[in-house]
Amino acid sequence: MPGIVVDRLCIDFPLYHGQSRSLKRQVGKTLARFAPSSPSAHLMHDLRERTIVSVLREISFTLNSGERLGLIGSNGAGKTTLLRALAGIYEPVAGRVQLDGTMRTLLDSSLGMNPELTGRENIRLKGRYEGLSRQQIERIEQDVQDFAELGPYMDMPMKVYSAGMSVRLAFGLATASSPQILLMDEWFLAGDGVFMNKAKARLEELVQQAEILVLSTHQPKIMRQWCTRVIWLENGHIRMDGTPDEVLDVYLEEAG
Ligand SMILES: Nc1ncnc2c1ncn2[C@@H]1O[C@H](COP(=O)(O)OP(=O)(O)OP(=O)(O)O)[C@@H](O)[C@H]1O
Repeated sequence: MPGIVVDRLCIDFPLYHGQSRSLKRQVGKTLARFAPSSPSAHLMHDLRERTIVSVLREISFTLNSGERLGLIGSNGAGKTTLLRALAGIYEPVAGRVQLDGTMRTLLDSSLGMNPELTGRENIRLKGRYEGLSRQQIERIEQDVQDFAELGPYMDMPMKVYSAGMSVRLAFGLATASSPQILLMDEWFLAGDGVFMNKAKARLEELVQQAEILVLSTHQPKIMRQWCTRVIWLENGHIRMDGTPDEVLDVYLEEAG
């Protein structure tokens, strides 16, 4: 059974900056005028006197099959960092993350594509990397080709694609097969127009098929529609964890 366990997870980033100590002093001075929970609380020194941004602190939760979690919080609260930690992109400085099940991420538009290769070659490479059979790769190739509607560009290097073309291909590929665990950032809900309507329909299908969803978005409507649970992050802590209605009602009231 797929599942996610996050246990006292902490994520820090060292600030590699020649002036990082004076940077901290400067930022601290500026932000001290704002609320005590302002982001200045994130900045601290480690044992070697380097400035550290402490982004996630002691985050714990468990997700079981069937749970669809929405992450909400103001800019800089730590939502993307948490998604990246779940995806294994960031290593915890303390605590642990355990994921059981096949996982796919829809976190940024590039999705690890090689610009020197054609769209088709990128699809094949990714398929082989994921250990798929030839038939599976051929099926995905056809599916992406139909979805992205790139015509002859499918066989041209991606470096000659327009930004929109790259998005079509990357999105089509990322949503071509359904994982047990789907990690998704708001970026994939942005945009409008004909392509986005088509993309949303495809995304909805994928979300319905995934056994566990973790979605970061600033759109409460989407959250109430897609999620069974919401975690509100505030300055790297869990402020509230409950049903979408419970959390969003308080969150939206506070946001004014
Ligand atoms: N690589 C990094 N190095 C230093 N600080 C970082 C790094 N990545 C993120 N941060 C900091 O971590 C904090 C949380 O960032 P994160 O992107 O997770 O927030 P978020 O909740 O997703 O925000 P938003 O809603 O604006 O996307 C921010 O203060 C950000 O500046």
